[in-house]
Amino acid sequence: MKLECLNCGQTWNWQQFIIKCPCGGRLEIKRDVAGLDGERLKEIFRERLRERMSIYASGVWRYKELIFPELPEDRIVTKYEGNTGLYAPEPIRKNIGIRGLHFKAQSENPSGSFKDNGMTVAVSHGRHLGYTRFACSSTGNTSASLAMYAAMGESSSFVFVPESGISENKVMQTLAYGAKVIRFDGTYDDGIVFLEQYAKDLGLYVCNSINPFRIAGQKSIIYEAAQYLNWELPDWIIVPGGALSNVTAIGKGLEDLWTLGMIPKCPRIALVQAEGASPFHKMMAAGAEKLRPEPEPQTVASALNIGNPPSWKAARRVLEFCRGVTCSVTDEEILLSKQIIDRSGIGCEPASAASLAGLRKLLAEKVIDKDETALCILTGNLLKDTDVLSKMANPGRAAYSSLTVEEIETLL
Ligand SMILES: Cc1ncc(COP(=O)(O)O)c(C=O)c1O
Ligand SMILES: N[C@@H](CCOP(=O)(O)O)C(=O)O
Repeated sequence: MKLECLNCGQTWNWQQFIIKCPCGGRLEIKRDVAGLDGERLKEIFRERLRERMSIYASGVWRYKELIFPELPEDRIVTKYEGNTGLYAPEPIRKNIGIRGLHFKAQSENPSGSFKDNGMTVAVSHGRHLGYTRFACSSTGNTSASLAMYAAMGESSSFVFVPESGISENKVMQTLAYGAKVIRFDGTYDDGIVFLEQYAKDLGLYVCNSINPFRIAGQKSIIYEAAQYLNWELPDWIIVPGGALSNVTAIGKGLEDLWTLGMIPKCPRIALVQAEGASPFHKMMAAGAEKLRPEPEPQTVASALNIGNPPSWKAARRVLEFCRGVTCSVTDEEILLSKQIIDRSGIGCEPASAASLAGLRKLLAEKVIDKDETALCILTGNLLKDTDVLSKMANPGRAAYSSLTVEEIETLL
């Protein structure tokens, strides 16, 4: 395994932490999986599904050979992340009129979002290198996940969180795990710029998705979905996008499975952004060469409030590999889809619902055919954003003094 600059191609070994190439390019993990035996790996992964307490009970480290084989087992900080539900809600499938539909609920991770799949790998790598101070810029999920793993690894965490436009529940969760939270006037993107500039001097190991070990861990989301589906994935994987780490990771994961002959057919990816924070979709739709950052991203799906997605180049490459498409959806479409997912009993935070909203749109536009099958990635838990829940809720109320059976009946 080595780290390679996406821009100039310079390489480094993995035993050091470099946040950005001196040329300004992002780093990517390069690893040739072609020498591995896909069929043998399937057997190993099947065996490990029976594990309960070892690191292989984790739905990330079960796939260690494809993620970070070099890391010694005793350096791993895990909360048995992954192992999340795969659901096929029939009422939603019928309602949107598609042949097959699954949801992969990364919202069921220990800190409540897909970030845990990547964070266990980044924090383990950082600790292996001897770091004890971990940092990130965050709209709240990355920070909560980082704070949880840093605490599990007996280390400290420092997180930069925008003053407004995010869910306070996530900040409370981050604080509860013991992180030092620094609020600032700006966006997630400003926090990234700060960390790129000062993290090294401050001795901080950065756990944002500009760290390629985060991406490596998030590949497990698609490995696990494939394993649960007996290595036959649906035609489409639908992914909400902000910083574009997840779409990059899922694309790379698909590339691994395809290269190793572990899946008979490589699915296509549909990347869905919120309309008010959709610089990547705009670039792709215009066929433009470069991404033009959105200085004031604005969406009800606060986790997607990102105007300058760090992984856009890597995301474009994986979309090319799997013939991906992009689209954007409005806040209203996101909230309607959230209501559908919540009422199915699965539940999710607004950003996750962008996946179903995107699927509905792409079906209406006939980009996706109703005879095809799809898997929507649900990225965050329903309880992550109770402000949005309060706005959507319409609770029946009765005064305690008049709590009679007759009155309750009128509320049913
Ligand atoms: C719940 C949730 N969904 C989706 C996203 C978007 O994922 P990405 O930034 O990897 O594109 C994020 C955060 O980034 C998130 O917290
Ligand atoms: N929604 C994210 C923002 C992107 O963070 P990153 O981990 O991809 O850098 C958050 O929860 O902060």
